[in-house]
Amino acid sequence: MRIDVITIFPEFFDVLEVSLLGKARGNGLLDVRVHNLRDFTTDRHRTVDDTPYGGGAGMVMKPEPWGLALDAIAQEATSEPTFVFPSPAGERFVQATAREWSGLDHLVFGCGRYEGIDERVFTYAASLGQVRLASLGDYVLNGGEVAAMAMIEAVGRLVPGVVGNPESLVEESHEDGLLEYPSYTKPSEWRGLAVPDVLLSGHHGRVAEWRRDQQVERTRERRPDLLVD
Ligand SMILES: Nc1cc(-c2cccs2)n[nH]1
Repeated sequence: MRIDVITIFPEFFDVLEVSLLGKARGNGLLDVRVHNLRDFTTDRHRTVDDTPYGGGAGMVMKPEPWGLALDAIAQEATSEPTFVFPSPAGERFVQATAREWSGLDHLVFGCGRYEGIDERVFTYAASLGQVRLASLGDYVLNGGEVAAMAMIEAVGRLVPGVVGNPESLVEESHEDGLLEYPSYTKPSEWRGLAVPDVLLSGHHGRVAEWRRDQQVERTRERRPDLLVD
């Protein structure tokens, strides 16, 4: 999978060099390219924003640099990209979204700052590929970079071969619509706290039943919204 990121803070994504995704980049599973939006400006001050038409506080990101950045990426794309713009006004990004996107060939993340990006950028992007405005949750960040990083990690780890043991991707929170069960490891007793006996029983059927019960109980307690049909 190829992933492009357009941002005015390219160094923010240096962290993708390390960790799991760094290894996936090294072995060619993920091709991540970060672009500085200011490299697509044409004025001496490398201006990326201006005051909003219609008035109001804050600044809006100018369309021209975005247009040049999107064109540069689209021109060298080998398949139709999906453009993702993190936004508090976007569709909810959930595990199903991550799974859907992990099957795509080319994702381009456009990270907005300030009060947002000129709306015509999204219209123009739609002439180059699929466009998705995606929200991490109902809260406002200062920019799209944190959201893009989270989405890149959630999607990247699902790309076949990125995670060593694909089995570990199955029993995760939200994969089966429920929160994951509690986990324990040695020692069997720690600071007076014991591991549930069933997990020491060696009875796989009972362990599976206990884990499922824990998932349902935790989901009912913490995320009843996930249980409605
Ligand atoms: N979920 C979410 C996304 C965002 C932003 C994206 C770009 C600027 S602010 N805030 N909250």
